[in-house]
Amino acid sequence: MASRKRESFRWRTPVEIGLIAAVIYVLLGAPGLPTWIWPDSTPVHEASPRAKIESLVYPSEGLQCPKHTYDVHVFSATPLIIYIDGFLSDEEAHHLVDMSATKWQTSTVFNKGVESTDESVRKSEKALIDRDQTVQCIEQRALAFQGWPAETFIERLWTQRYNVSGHYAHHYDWATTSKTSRRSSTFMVYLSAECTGGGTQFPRISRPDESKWCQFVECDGETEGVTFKPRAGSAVFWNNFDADGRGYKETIHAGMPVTSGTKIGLNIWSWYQAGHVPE
Ligand SMILES: O=C(O)CCC(=O)C(=O)O
Ligand SMILES: [Fe+2]
Repeated sequence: MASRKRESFRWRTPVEIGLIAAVIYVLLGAPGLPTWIWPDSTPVHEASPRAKIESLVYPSEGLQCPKHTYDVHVFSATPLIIYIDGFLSDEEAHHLVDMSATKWQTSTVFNKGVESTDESVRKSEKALIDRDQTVQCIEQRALAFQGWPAETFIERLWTQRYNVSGHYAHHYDWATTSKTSRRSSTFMVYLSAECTGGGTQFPRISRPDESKWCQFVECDGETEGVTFKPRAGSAVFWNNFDADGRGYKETIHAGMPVTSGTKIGLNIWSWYQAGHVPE
């Protein structure tokens, strides 16, 4: 009896121990590994995936632009995410809202490159903005903010208007990347924020502990990840790609439903296009 008990007991082999350790590591969420290694279970929708070359613009030389007065608050180093308080002046924000007034059209989404409307994914209106001096100064400010990256242009600016229940489901602002061409960064600018709800949420980025962030991010309630508050004139800036051109999975984000009032936003996307020459 005693000898049979001894037979059934044996030490685990190193291979078995390795396998058990690997299972525990995966169950713990693979600490230390970058998130892009892991398959993605969040439903993802494509933003406008390809910038058409003719939509790439560059501010004219010799512009006389007002000095900026914004304050930067670095939220994360990798990926680089910065909350920019007062990126636009009140006058600039009002001007963009006024310019949009006659141009609103239903927002669209892309599915495998095909454009359509789908309110379950994106419910808002958008307006293509003419490029007057104020707008070109904003383009210039956006490029200067990033240190005038080489071969990088601004996509023609679009505003978006969200009324009650307006939203934009989780998506990346990029769908394609190549050695020569990609949407390198995003500024999500809030032009008007007379609303409740409507924050910009990043489910894969955790909310900071320091209470100083509560002026810029939602600190009430148990929301997933971090949600930046819409505050007129302010912007959230982030890089979409690392230095090797690999998309950051952490940049998946959503425009949360507006629960009352109206939110008006502005996309400023920078596009890297190797070999392209500004007009
Ligand atoms: O409205 C927002 O907060 C996000 C909008 C957005 O992600 C987009 O337009 O690509
Ligand atoms: Fe987006």
